[in-house]
Amino acid sequence: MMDLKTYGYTEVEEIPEGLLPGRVTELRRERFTVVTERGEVTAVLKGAFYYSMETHVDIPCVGDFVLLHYNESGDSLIVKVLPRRSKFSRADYSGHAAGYAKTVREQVVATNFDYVFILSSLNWDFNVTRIMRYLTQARQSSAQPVVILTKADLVEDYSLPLAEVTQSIPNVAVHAICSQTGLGLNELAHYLMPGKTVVFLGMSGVGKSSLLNALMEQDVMKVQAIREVDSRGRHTTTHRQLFMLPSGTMVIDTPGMRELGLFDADEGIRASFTDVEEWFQKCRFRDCRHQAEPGCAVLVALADGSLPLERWDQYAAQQHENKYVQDKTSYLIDKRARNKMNTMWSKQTKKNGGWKK
Ligand SMILES: Nc1nc2c(ncn2[C@@H]2O[C@H](COP(=O)(O)OP(=O)(O)OP(=O)(O)O)[C@@H](O)[C@H]2O)c(=O)[nH]1
Ligand SMILES: [Zn+2]
Repeated sequence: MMDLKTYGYTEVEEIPEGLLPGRVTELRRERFTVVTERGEVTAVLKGAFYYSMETHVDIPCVGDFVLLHYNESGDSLIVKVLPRRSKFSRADYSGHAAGYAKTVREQVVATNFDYVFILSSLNWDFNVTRIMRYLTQARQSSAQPVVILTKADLVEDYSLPLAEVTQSIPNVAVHAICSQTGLGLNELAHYLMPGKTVVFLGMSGVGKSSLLNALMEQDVMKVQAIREVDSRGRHTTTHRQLFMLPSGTMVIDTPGMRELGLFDADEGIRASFTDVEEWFQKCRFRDCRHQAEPGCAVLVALADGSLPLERWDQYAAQQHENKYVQDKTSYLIDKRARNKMNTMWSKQTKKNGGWKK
């Protein structure tokens, strides 16, 4: 029997008689792959899940610990999602009419990870503000952020950018690596402990797959496409989303993680910029916009240098980004609704034999 602790499971509540705990490693449409003490099983959601939920928040996702009714000869039945110790969400635009723009659903894409590796490449488009934006998201997830500067082989001297990042985010560990030569990978051993789970955040092309392959000591991205014979003898194409490294550490890599935008980042921004927001309480007006208002504490602090201009700029950039994402969200929802209307129109028109001239 496999011990689920190797998958990071810690018993948080007593398991009711007849139920088996497991961890979701893969999600495809409505079907889940779950590792349990009795091995890997496929599972579906108990019907009650669909009726009792208004949001997608409680639908299990990759990384979740769940309780299921084990079924030897077919799909097991997931009856409960256990409490999550960390999570990443993104906005889900599906199923909304224009009038409901404010109720964009939160879709959880990964859970129960210990570290967020924020990847940023050293050679290309190196940008501290972007790293800080990801840091905001990482802090919101409740896991510990670690900054990883990739492709160290492509720059002559990475000590400068390394110092720049370290200075901007004093309490976060920063490492420079190269997935191809293995440089710096030993520094990551500290995080890659058995039973721990890691997620990677970063722009497309920064080297997430390359790092995963290097840590797996094989090309999982290729391995993924190989056809395997499953326990019941049918051929399936495996498409894993939770990888077990040789070190016993797990890496979650879901499509959702790759598309992650800011979702309700207000809270995360607050956590990253308490030093900036502290000044707001000292402004004379409660609705001060910190632009030209009399008695604005921010302007005074900027003028005498107690609030560094750089820091203020970073704050403003993140607020701007967050607002942009929110605006974009309502734009996209409007667009979806418009498209739907258009489709309905054209169907109707076809049914009526086209427009009469
Ligand atoms: N020189 C060098 N190239 C690297 C390194 N890591 C990744 N690359 C290259 O960068 C490109 C992108 O790497 P990927 O690992 O596919 O990046 P990714 O973040 O997974 O990208 P997406 O799948 O689009 O999210 C590839 O051509 C890699 O060979 C590195 O350490 N050094
Ligand atoms: Zn002010």
